[in-house]
Formats: sequence, C-alpha cells, structure tokens
Amino acid sequence: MGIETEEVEKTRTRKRPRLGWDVAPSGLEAHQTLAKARRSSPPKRGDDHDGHYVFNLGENLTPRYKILSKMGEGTFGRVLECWDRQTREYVAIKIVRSIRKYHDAAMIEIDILQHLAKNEKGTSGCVQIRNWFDFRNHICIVFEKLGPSLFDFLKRNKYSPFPVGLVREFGHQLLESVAYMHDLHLIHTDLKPENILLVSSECVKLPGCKSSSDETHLWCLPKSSAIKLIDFGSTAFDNQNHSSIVSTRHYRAPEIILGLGWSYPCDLWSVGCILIELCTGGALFQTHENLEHLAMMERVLGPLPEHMIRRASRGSEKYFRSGSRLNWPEGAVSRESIRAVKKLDRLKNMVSQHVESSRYFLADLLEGLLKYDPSERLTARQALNHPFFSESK
Ligand SMILES: Nc1ncnc2c1ncn2[C@@H]1O[C@H](COP(=O)(O)OP(=O)(O)OP(=O)(O)O)[C@@H](O)[C@H]1O
Repeated sequence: MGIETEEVEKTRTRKRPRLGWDVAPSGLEAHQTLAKARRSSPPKRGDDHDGHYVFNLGENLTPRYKILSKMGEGTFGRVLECWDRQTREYVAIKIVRSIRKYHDAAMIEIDILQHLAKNEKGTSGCVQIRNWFDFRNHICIVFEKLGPSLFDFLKRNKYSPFPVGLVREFGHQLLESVAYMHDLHLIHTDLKPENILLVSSECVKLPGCKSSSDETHLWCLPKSSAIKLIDFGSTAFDNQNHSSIVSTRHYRAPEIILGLGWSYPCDLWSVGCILIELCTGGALFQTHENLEHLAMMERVLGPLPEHMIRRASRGSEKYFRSGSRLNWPEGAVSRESIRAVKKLDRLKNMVSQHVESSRYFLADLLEGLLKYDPSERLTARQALNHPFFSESK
C-alpha cells in the first residue's frame, strides 16, 4: 500500500536523452513512445459539480489501471471496474469525491480496511483492499472485484424472495463477518442488502418467479452463495466517540432512534432486518420517519419496553404519551401512514406466510436478533450457534 504518484509526474523529473529536432525516432522507439502515450493518464480536467472524477471508459486512471466500466455509485464516490496491468486482474476502484469530508472519511475507511486485512485468515468475508493512492486529489481505493449485491438480485427478481436454504447460507456468512469485525472491536453500522456483494456474478435462471402482475418471469439465482461485506465508510471502533445517528433508516436499531447510545448489538438488529427482507423480498420497516418506524416495530414485535421509553432522549419524548405509551395512531402524519403500519403482521405470521420449511427456527432466530433491548439481543457468535443454522433443510 502507499501513495502512487502519476506516471506523468514521475517521467517529468526523469532525464531522458534528447532527440535532435531533425532525428526521427526509430521504428521501435516510435512504437514504444506511442504505447507509453496510450498508457498514460488523460490530461487533467475538472471534476463535475459534485466533486466526482470525470472519466471516459477505455482510458487509463493511472498507467497501471485501465477503466473498463462503472460498477456503482455511493455518497463517497464512484466505483469503476478496472484492469490492473501489474497484477493482471480485474479490480474495483472506489474513486472518492474531491471534497474534504469525503477525502478524510476515505482515509479512515482505508485504516479500517487495512486493520481488517491484517487480521484476515481468508475467512472474514470482508472485501479485500489491494492498494490505495491519491490521484489528482481523489483518494482511490483498489478492491478485489466482486459481483452484484443481494439488493441487485432482489431487484432483478422483481422483489421475489430468496429460497430459505439460500437465506441460511447468506445469514451464516453474514454473521461470520460480523463476528469477525466485533472480535476486532469494530462495528459496521451500515449493514444492508446493498452492502453485501456476491463474490461471483454467475447466476442460474429458473422459471417460476411470479410478479405482482401475475406474469411468470425467469428467476435468477446466484450460482454460488459466497458473499462479502463492503462499505466500511461508517465503521467505528467501539471505544471511539460515536455520532448519535448511524445506519440506513430501514436497518436502524431502536436504541439509535431513541437516542440511547449504541454499540455492537446495532449490527445484529440490521442482520435481523436483512434476513427477513431476503425471505419476503421487501424491506421489513419501509418507512422514513421515527414515529412511524417505532409504530411499525410495535406492530411486528409488540410493545417497546418501558425502561427504554423512560430513558429515551429529550428529542424522543414527543413520540410517547404519558411517558410510557407510543403516541400512535394519534401522532401519525397521515392516513396512509396508519394504513402502512396496519398492513404489517406479527413477525411469526410474516415468517409463516413466506417460508415453508424451517419456520419455527427462523422465527426464533429473528426474534433473538430483533430484541428491543440491546443487552438481550443475540450476539453474532450466539446467533451462529442457533439451531436454524444446523438444520440441513
Ligand atoms: N469490490 C467491489 N466489487 C464490485 N462492486 C463494488 C465493489 N465495491 C463497491 N461496489 C459497487 O459500488 C457501489 C458503491 O460502493 P460503496 O457502498 O463502497 O460506496 P459508498 O460511496 O461508500 O456508498 P454509500 O453511499 O452506501 O456509503 C456498491 O453498492 C456496489 O454496487
């Protein structure tokens, strides 16, 4: 790892024998000069108005990396598929926006990635960092290239669920990765199907997926269930000062919403939300605001414990009546919101509706992961020992 400067800059400082103005380069030299020109970075151009690096497919990033396609985009930057001429492999390079806060956050992400890599024994299930460098004020993080995300798969299959056998395999690997991170005192804080990538892009097509319009579509299932975690941009060390709000809304634990502080258990709540989403095809808590979110939780999981309500932060008091009951449906912002909450079922019923085999164990595991009180929630290691994972079917 280290900072890789541009070839252009390096060659500028290197002394080369000067060609006389009237001496034409030999055939071989001309060929080499041309090849070098083709391999250098394009002339410097401005970033776009969001600070993203502007590129064309087929050109070089640095002379080492040739840009092949765009693989994704996030808040921090764009991820490009590139060919690494040195190692002769495809890689995914995250090119971070040239904005101070993203630049600084990327340096922290690199620290975390290196910490994860240092302790890696080949089983962590976390994406591998290959290299990093600063290119024209953009931090570039080079990763092993992975396939589509679990969310991409759900979307491609028109949000029809994964078979429970596959959910078991995903769940086990996901918990292994979370346990690995927690052992290193790291909390991911942004677990969601978008941040879980399949290692391979290969898939098998099966008939049988019915969409809401009742048309039969081809069901696309991954050929291999191997997955890896990505996006350590919000990962925190347990002993660090934490920002009070973390996680993407749908996967956010109740202790975060209530301002009670958070730690490792918030990752396990997210895992619970992810597993049920993989089994049903849709986000468990499809919401964008706190009161509705808490009402949805109560509908699915029963009343929030009083001791958590009593300790809720000042900002959360407005969600409760007489200090102990959720102000619902009185506090709802609209009828649609009340309807959206009513549409939800108890967790056990939801599992029974969508899952044929393993219902009991799956519902029991989910109940352990979705315990309101973080101190009662299963840890990653406890969840890995749950009977759901030892069943053969
Ligand atoms: N190693 C990889 N291989 C293949 N695709 C990847 C890889 N890493 C990231 N991607 C793709 O790029 C997208 C953005 O990556 P990532 O989530 O790390 O960026 P981000 O800017 O930190 O996102 P966010 O806004 O969620 O914080 C991912 O959703 C995924 O589609």
